Amino acid sequence: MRLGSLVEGLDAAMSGEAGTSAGLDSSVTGFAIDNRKVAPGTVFGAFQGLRVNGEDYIADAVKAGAVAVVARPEAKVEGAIHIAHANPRRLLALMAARYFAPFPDVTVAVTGTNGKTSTVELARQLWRMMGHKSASIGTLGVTTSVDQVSTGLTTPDIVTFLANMSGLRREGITHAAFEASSHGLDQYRTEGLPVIAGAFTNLSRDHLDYHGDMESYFDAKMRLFDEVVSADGAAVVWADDAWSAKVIDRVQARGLRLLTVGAQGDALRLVNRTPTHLGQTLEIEAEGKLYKVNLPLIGAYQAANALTAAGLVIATGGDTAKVLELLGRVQPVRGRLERAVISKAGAPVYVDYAHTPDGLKAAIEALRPHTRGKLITLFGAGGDRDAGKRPLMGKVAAELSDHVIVTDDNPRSEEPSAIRAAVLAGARQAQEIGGRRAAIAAAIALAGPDDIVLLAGKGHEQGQIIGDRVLPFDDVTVARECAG
Ligand SMILES: CC(=O)N[C@H]1[C@@H](OP(=O)(O)OP(=O)(O)OC[C@H]2O[C@@H](n3ccc(=O)[nH]c3=O)[C@H](O)[C@@H]2O)O[C@H](CO)[C@@H](O)[C@@H]1O[C@H](C)C(=O)N[C@@H](C)C(=O)N[C@H](CCC(=O)O)C(=O)O
Ligand SMILES: Nc1ncnc2c1ncn2[C@@H]1O[C@H](COP(=O)(O)OP(=O)(O)OP(=O)(O)O)[C@@H](O)[C@H]1O
Ligand SMILES: N[C@H](CCC[C@H](N)C(=O)O)C(=O)O
Ligand SMILES: [Mg+2]
Repeated sequence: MRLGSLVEGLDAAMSGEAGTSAGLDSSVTGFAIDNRKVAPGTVFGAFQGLRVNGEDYIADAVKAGAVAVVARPEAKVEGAIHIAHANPRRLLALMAARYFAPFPDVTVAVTGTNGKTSTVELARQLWRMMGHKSASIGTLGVTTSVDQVSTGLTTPDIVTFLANMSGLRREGITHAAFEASSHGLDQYRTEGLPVIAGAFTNLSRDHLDYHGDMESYFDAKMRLFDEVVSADGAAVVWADDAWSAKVIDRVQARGLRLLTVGAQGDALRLVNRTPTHLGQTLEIEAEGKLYKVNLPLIGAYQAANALTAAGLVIATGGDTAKVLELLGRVQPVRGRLERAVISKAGAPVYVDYAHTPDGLKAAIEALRPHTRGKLITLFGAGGDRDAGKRPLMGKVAAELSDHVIVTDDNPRSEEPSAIRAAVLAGARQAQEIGGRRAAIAAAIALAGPDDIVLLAGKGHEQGQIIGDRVLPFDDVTVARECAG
């Protein structure tokens, strides 16, 4: 592909060879945002990061064969074409999207503090049951009905993201749902391609180490509706969150088609919700009719994600009655209220990915109606992440559980006992057991036949990150080993 066709019509200033026909005729062979991935013919995006300044690697990228560099006007580029823009991340996304097109015809995105993975996964399942070839991209990796490949991050970098989307299209995928994390939105990691609908799940405390305060965190998420979703696209908004009204204002200001879902929703109104032994019965009002759905997943939060996923499928052309009927047949989402084992004493042990105060509350409340005896909650907080959420997680767990065990969850570069102390500051009565395996064993040993054990924070994760080492660790496997 010629460089000229990748920049034509985009608002970018070019220097070096660019003004000449030779420059615009240069053949582009790929994109990279890391100089170590540059090959001859690559367009290199030089971004200022939190850790290092990508502009410091421009000379190395040129040496490796970069044909052009997308960077701020003040960056120094010699020996390649400088494509200058005040926001190089955004410009690179637009150019790379032209390079990697085409993409799946129907692409939707989900943002929110909690529920993104569950919602994209449930949307993928609904599409599949409707006969579409579908995929999701997010924390669980790139998932299709036949494959799951991990990318390491919830929202991979822009080049990986667009290359994956393009690859899915080549495999025949027509429908794709992806997670738009606040980091990803802030860093323009998931855009450039047409996104025909976006969804909002909820907003609560997380990632303030990165965003500073809740308003900035909210603004980062709102880029999905302000800029990423196509101007003629739709927004599906969970209506029962404290931030929902503000989201709706933004959506309406942009002029997107709005579908609200939840007890306060209009498109899918949740009229009633009754927990059953293996799931819950939902009564949903839509288009003037009342539908009854036997959702095979437990917990109010899973009902919320199921409704948001249904909203996305309906917003992109799905028939309402059919979509609601299919909700009765969805499969559980890996690591989200997953029942790992029943202990020798008879206590069910659940694994859940709750890693915020609000997530813990949602997970505990989901299990409470199923608990006859004690609810035993085990969790920790991640190192090198928002420290302010730690005591709040402790407080929620202590208030809503009958017994709390505070342990480790990816301490990363931090001292595990200091993280536990910060959590314990909000949960003074809690038991402290460093070392997650020993803690899980203790939690299970404590549980009688009427009790329930919740292992929170790691969900599907396959490792415990200690320092810069990732030690194999899977809550489900360890629970089975400790179950007796
Ligand atoms: C805080 C954060 O989001 N950091 C991500 C971000 O880093 P950054 O832009 O600040 O980059 P940097 O490391 O300072 O480097 C600047 C630039 O120089 C380039 N570089 C760097 C070194 C080099 O030798 N050569 C080179 O070219 C880098 O590719 C980059 O473009 O861009 C990098 C490249 O894509 C990511 O690897 C990195 O993720 C780090 C590892 C991370 O831990 N991110 C987490 C917090 C994250 O993003 N999490 C969210 C999930 C949150 C949630 O859903 O709850 C996610 O979407 O996964
Ligand atoms: N709608 C919801 N409301 C409140 N809590 C939720 C909701 N959905 C999920 N949770 C909680 O958050 C946890 C993570 O869910 P999920 O993986 O779907 O969210 P996510 O937004 O993708 O998270 P991440 O930010 O790590 O990518 C769940 O295990 C549950 O404890
Ligand atoms: N996407 C979240 C996942 C947290 C999971 C938890 N196990 C932890 O490591 O804190 C993050 O990167 O903050
Ligand atoms: Mg996720």
